[in-house]
Amino acid sequence: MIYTITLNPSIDYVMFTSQFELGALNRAATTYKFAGGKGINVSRVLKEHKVDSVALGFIGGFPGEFIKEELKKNSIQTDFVEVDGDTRINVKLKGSSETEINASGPDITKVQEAQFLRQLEQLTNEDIVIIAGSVPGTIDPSIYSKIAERCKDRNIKFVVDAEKTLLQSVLNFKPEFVKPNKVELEDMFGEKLTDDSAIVDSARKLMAQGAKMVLVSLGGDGAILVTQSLVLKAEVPKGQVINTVGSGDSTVAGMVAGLANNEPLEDCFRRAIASGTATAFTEDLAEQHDIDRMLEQITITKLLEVNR
Ligand SMILES: Nc1ncnc2c1ncn2[C@@H]1O[C@H](COP(=O)(O)OP(=O)(O)O)[C@@H](O)[C@H]1O
Ligand SMILES: O=P(O)(O)OC[C@H]1O[C@](O)(COP(=O)(O)O)[C@@H](O)[C@@H]1O
Repeated sequence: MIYTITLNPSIDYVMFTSQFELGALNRAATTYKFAGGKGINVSRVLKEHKVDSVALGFIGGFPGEFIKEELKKNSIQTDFVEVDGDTRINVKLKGSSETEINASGPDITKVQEAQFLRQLEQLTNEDIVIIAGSVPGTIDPSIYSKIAERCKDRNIKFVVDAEKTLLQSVLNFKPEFVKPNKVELEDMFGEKLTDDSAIVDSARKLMAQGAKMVLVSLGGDGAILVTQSLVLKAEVPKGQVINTVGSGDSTVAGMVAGLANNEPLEDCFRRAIASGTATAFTEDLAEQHDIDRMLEQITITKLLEVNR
């Protein structure tokens, strides 16, 4: 089974306005509420690829009920640890540009944290774990390495999509792949990455620290996948960008779906990028038909192949 871990789920409250002015009264033309948070988005897009998963993490209050209900409607299994506070509501403003305000999340007690970690003891080496997104303020960030350590000890393949320190804390446990975006990669190494070769060099540094593969997402410029023997670049079509929230998570889901179905690596990568771009071109996360249509429009180029 595939398990997605969202320590800090959210309702994503997306507000479309024709214009947005800071410090003024703005009115939204259309609003949406989506069940979000990185791992949850991965579970939702995996479902579009006909891949089942169980969503784990902490959930609470009325936003938590909404999220559970939405996932149930989509036949996505959940096994959340219930907490007393309200799961956060993240605001996504869509004017002429995109602005996001992500909240910090509810308090989690030590008992609840221990309850969550105990759940991981049931997992076996046939499972795949995706750990993604921020950690609620009351949990120590070392929870990421605790999860990764448990996966490594049990020979469980795991994938990580998280910011700087969280990502760095799991590399020595050898994640199957990690998915930084370009800004996160720049942030990690404290330098601007001005061309593909600089991006590949930084990705290789993450591999030297333990990551088996690195998928660097580049927004509208596509993505680069770096493995021990291969560097692939994906280009995406130009289209009307509607809402990029969840694009990165969709990318992770596409890659995991391909890997879980033992597809050739290039096909996994194409599925990943088609999923991310299809999401950028829709209000909510991409649906299967959006992804299928996009698959044909992704161009993959081999930048390097090392024959061993
Ligand atoms: N403006 C865009 N046009 C087309 N595809 C996009 C756009 N923004 C994002 N994507 C797709 O979504 C993927 C992930 O986007 P990115 O912004 O890099 O990740 P994250 O959401 O993690 O910051 C990209 O690799 C690309 O496939
Ligand atoms: O846990 P974080 O880092 O605050 O991110 C949570 C937010 O990221 C999302 O998962 C979207 O992430 P991406 O746009 O990177 O795919 C939203 O659903 C959610 O509001």
